[in-house]
Amino acid sequence: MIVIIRGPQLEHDLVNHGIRQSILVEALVAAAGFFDLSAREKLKFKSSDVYNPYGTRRASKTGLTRSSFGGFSSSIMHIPWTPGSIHGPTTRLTTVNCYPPCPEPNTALGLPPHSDYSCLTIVLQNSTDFEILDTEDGGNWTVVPEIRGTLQVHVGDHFEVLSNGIYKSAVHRATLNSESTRISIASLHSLGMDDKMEAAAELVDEQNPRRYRESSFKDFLDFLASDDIVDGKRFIDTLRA
Ligand SMILES: O=C(O)CCC(=O)C(=O)O
Ligand SMILES: [Fe+2]
Repeated sequence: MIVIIRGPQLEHDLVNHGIRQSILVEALVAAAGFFDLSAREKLKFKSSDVYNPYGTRRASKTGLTRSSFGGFSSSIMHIPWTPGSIHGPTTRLTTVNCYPPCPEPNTALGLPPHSDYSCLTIVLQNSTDFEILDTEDGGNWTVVPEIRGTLQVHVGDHFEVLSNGIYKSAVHRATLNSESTRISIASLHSLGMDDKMEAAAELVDEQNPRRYRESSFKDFLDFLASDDIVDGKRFIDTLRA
């Protein structure tokens, strides 16, 4: 897989990923099949453990309606950085999300605004309703289109830290629609669980001091266990130097 990020764009459509269309479709169908199980069956998997989560969220204050499950795996990440580079085993957190149709989509959200604590997040979705905040454009929400065969890539907090703030992590949210169930599979790619991410040394000097404290993915999970993204808190805000 090759991801080339040329400028601080909000989101990137990845087409050269090499994954067959039939596999992308099968992944979405399998995910939908899980959420179609009876509530009783799904309850067997219920877990609020941030390391192995499954749950349904219905918060009346924000009207959130999302069911999701997630799991960790490991892969190799290579980020050619100029100068310097990152290469090594990573943590990959995959969340599979289901947003049922909502009779009043304008009064509720699927997932509140947040940024991901990842280097890069790759999203596969079966419909639109995924929006990214365009801070340059007066804070407007931009809808990410669902384009057959593409994966969407956006920058996470880890990349903002690595670039010492040159790249900003994408604040995004999931909206709802009244017609159909939306399924998404988001893959958050980060360094190893205990590896500390910090700004690339080449990007730090007297004019550009280190803007963030170092932290690991595990530090983020500990934050998540005590602070809920529903409250609008961002882990990266706790890292600013
Ligand atoms: O449902 C989506 O497309 C977004 C999911 C997401 O932002 C996340 O799991 O962090
Ligand atoms: Fe996210």
